[in-house]
Amino acid sequence: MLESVRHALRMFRYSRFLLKSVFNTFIRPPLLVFLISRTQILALPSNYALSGLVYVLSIPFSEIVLTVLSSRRKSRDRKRLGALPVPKVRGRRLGNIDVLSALIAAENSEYPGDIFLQWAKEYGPTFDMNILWASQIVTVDPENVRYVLSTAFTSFEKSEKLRDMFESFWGNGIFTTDGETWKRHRANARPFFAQERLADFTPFEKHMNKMLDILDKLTTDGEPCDIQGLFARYTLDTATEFLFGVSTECLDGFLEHDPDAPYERFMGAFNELAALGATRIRIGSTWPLFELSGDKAVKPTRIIDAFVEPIIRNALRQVRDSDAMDSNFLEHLARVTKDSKMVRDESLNILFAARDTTSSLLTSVAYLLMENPDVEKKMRQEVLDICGPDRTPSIADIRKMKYIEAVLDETLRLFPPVPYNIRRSIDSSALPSPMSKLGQPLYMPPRSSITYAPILIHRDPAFWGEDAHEFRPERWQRGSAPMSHANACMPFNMGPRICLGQQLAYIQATYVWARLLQRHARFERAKDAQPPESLPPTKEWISQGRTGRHAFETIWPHATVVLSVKGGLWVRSVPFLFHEH
Ligand code: HEM
Repeated sequence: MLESVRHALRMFRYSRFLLKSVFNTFIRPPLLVFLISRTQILALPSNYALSGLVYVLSIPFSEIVLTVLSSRRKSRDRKRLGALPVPKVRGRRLGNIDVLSALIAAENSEYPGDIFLQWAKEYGPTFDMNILWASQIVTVDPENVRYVLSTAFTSFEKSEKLRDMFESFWGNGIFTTDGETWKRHRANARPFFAQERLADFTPFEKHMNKMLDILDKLTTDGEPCDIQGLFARYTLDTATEFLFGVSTECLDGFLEHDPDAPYERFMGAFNELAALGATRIRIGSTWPLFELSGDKAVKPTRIIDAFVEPIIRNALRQVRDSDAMDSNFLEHLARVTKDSKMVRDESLNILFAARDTTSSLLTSVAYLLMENPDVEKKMRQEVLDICGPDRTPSIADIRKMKYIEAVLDETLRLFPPVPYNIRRSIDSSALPSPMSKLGQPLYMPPRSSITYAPILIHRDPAFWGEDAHEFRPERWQRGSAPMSHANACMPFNMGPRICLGQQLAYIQATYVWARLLQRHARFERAKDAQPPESLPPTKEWISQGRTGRHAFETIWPHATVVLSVKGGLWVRSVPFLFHEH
């Protein structure tokens, strides 16, 4: 009961966006007609049907007047800034509804980014989807991305809208807040990512050994394995160990699935919330309309809280005064604040930022190594040269593994775990837009969204050369940047909100792949186990003249908030016997 009241209040609070637009669009104009008709300025026809018609027509009339006024205001503002309008996508239906439908359909049926690429070709690298007459700008121009994330950082934000989509489960932490609150979160979290801590592999070791044992068993039995699912469990176990000092131990359920085990419930809830976040982002401001029967986050959030709350209470009770390095993020936060809600939100925000991204990187490396066995061989050779077939790599070893670093750079380029991102403008401004052929900056209206697409910028031959779509780690080894534009690579974002876990992600991915390659000679695709509907429609793409990776991609990448492989990545591994080397 209490929960329902809380939910209704929360929905009402969020729905103020919706309520305001419903009031302004459908209620305000007839209300004005009514009030004016009470004065003697306007006399309504005495016929009920005709006066009813006046009330109804006041709605589109007011929309037209407001749109004209707003467009004049923006036009004056645009001229003041010396900018041109962003080219608009010309849909065939009123309000570009068909553009919205195409966008939603593309998520499940197209290669990621194709639809944006098509519009970028037609309208230029920065264009406006103009859905329901609201500016929704998209850019594949790295100079504009730099402007939004760095140069004009304070004119753009994640925004109240994004927070409201996530607040009921991730709360308010570093990932969702803006302004001074975000600065405080960042200042609190940053010291924890110091170099010394990253040198300690204790949180990974136990889970890595478990993962190796699982693979050994599957290899002996000749069984296939969804390595994406395996990495998802490993990264949840290590991230919870690293953040809370207590692991979810999800790997325990990889071989013998017990749906009632606490770790399965935690992982299920976590995955449900990640998917819900992606859906809410896709639906946009109207998401509460799709959850009228109840906030879908409540149940999974309860499961997550049942796991983290006792751990947080314990951490806050046992704050240590010594200067010894904190062994996990909770210990670190507990020294900074006694506010348990803040500790909960902050640690869950970081868990959310860390887990799926790292798992996506590990999975994409697996895929690209299976497609490029020569690279896999070189990578193994580097590991064997530096630490042999048995020794666990130290941080010093990892820093020497330059070829693996190049493999990670190249993987993050082709398959950035965060393929698209979005910001909202606070004020109007002029996007520099050097790639646009219009020769002048483009007008960024206030309170509008701008989406940028690292996955497309990272594969653009204009910055990476004719072989932009090929996997060539060597391009990172030349000793100079492999791209012609300094900002054409942004897997970890850029500017003041650059990823805090970047170093940790590189270290962890190197460590995992070094250990896997010490034990396994080869990973091979288990296409017999891959769900048929998850295979890419390559022939169709070729017949449609699509260029890029379409012709040779053997997985179907799926881009929501984080990039993944449709249907999992099914593999079999061949053990590595050192004496055979
Ligand atoms: C391959 C792995 C990873 C990738 C590609 C990645 C990428 C990103 C990106 C693109 C953002 C910017 C999001 C935005 O502002 O919209 C971000 C933010 C962030 N990441 Fe990562 N991340 C990775 C791993 C990690 C890990 C392992 C951690 C921590 C343990 C982490 C912690 C964070 C935090 C705290 C932020 C928020 C920074 C802020 O807003 O100030 N990330 N990451």
